Amino acid sequence: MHKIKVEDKEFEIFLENDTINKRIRLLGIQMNVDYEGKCPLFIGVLNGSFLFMADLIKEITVPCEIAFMRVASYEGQSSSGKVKELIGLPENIEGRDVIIVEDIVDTGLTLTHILKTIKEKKPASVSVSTLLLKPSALKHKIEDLEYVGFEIPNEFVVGYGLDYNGLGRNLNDIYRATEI
Ligand SMILES: O=P(O)(O)OC[C@H]1O[C@H](OP(=O)(O)OP(=O)(O)O)[C@H](O)[C@@H]1O
Ligand code: HPA
Repeated sequence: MHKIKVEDKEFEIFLENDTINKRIRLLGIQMNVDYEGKCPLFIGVLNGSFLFMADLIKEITVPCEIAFMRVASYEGQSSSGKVKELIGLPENIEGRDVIIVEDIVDTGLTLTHILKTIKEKKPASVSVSTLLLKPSALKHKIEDLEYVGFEIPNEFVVGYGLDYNGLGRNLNDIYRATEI
């Protein structure tokens, strides 16, 4: 088993880049069908979503726009329970078909906050695309989760944009912690 160390923690290979990219291609096809004749606004949630957004957007063939926002709730491996908005929403949301792009939905706290602030700006529609979803970790009920790359167990993961204490975002594949 391919193992790596990020800071003080050991991780093992979980999802290889090829597997990730194949799944992203399928998500793109699904979005191209669903948004035919529209011009969706993709809003990436920084920092974690930057690689997913880059690979996903290359699969999109309908006209589209991209923006980013930045919130933070994690310290090390656990959610602080509070969402800090560090870069706010783009201005031009009213009447748009918005697709939120996340790397992971874990407790659902971050997304609940983002969905609330986006809906206040009266978009025509909102859907969510997340590369990873931990169904058994969800503490907030989330609707609008249309495009899920992989449902994964409640284990800490790193790589492909996801970090552990700021490290590991540059890894090409996704790894899971070998111990709690
Ligand atoms: O469902 P939740 O429990 O809220 O967790 C999901 C959020 O946690 C991570 O962000 P983080 O706050 O670590 O910021 P980052 O994207 O800069 O790593 C991730 O990118 C999601 O936005
Ligand atoms: O499992 C995770 N890994 C990295 N960042 C995260 N943010 C929420 N859950 C995770």
